[in-house]
Amino acid sequence: MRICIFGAGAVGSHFAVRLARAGHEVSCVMRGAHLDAVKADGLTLKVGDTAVTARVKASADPADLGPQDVVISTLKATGIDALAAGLAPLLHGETAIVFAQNGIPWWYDLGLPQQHPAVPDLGFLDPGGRLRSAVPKERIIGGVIFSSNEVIAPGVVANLSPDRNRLLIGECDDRPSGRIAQLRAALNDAAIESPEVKEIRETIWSKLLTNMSMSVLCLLTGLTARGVRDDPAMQEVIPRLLDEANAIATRYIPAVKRVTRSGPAPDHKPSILQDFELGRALEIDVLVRAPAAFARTAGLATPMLDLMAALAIQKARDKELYSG
Ligand SMILES: NC(=O)C1=CN([C@@H]2O[C@H](COP(=O)(O)OP(=O)(O)OC[C@H]3O[C@@H](n4cnc5c(N)ncnc54)[C@H](OP(=O)(O)O)[C@@H]3O)[C@@H](O)[C@H]2O)C=CC1
Ligand SMILES: CC(C)(CO)C(=O)C(=O)O
Repeated sequence: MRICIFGAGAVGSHFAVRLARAGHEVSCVMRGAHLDAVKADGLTLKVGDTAVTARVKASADPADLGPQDVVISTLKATGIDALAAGLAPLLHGETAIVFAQNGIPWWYDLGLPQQHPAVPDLGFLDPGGRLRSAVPKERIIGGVIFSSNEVIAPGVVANLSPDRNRLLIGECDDRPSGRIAQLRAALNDAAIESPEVKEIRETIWSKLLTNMSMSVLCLLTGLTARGVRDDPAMQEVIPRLLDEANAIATRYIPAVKRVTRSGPAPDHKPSILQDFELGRALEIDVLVRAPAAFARTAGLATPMLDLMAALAIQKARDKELYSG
């Protein structure tokens, strides 16, 4: 397949190497020193002590890459606008676009199944409606990532979760489709697990439960997930946060499953904390503001999450990493 990874940073570079090594024609939209290094030396994936390199076509300009069978956006939600601007040259009549990201995606209300309760106005996730204009509903595939990665040097990505690398995908209206079956098979063959998904919004919320509670706590404390979990002062806080998050999710998707991990929590910093430390815009809208909007629409009181949201927003604004 011709697969373009749009915004190949931490997650996208990892997926690009695996898909290229599985034989797909992979290209990457990337920029800066990372792009220069990939052009010179290829894209390297490190897992523990092993490193593998793939040669991929890479450019900051999508027009250099040509039409694709699938575009996988691994842009941060804060930079998703770049996709609206750069998408056209990557498309042919059947090109599908996977939006792989954390949090509530901009397209959440498109293809909404009948049984799903009414959702809040999510216009703030797509200011000016640019994505809505650029991406017809028929092209949209939802994507949820379970995989921890970090770009550790230009051209080099480290995968920090060797036992858990997943990209779950589903049509925005949950219909079974040939293209989902084909892409899922390609991902599985490339050692990116992609089990079947019945309701893409169930998968979105089940991942979001962790991000809107644990990741935000990590942001506020500066600790890794393990640091937060092992802190005696947090023992009573974490279950209460998760209960509030779960109350929102189950109001919209009654069958939502909490993702529970066995063993110790991962000892690395979630991407929102990495972003804060690196002075990059924070995904506050999709991880904090959108779930709060769902809570208000459902008439739910979520005092712990509200306090965390206020503190996270203040922290982000202080460093000029959030302007919403
Ligand atoms: N990192 C992780 O382990 C995990 C991340 N996620 C989620 O996955 C999504 C992607 O995260 P992550 O991979 O960490 O993000 P990154 O910031 O590492 O990757 C996005 C990449 O896109 C590049 N980019 C942005 N705009 C453009 C543009 N106009 N042209 C070319 N390149 C561009 C960025 O470059 P630049 O750096 O120059 O801005 C960056 O390299 C997020 O929603 C995140 O929450 C989910 C699970 C784990
Ligand atoms: C769950 C977690 C923390 C995995 O790394 C994540 O989604 C992130 O880093 O944003």
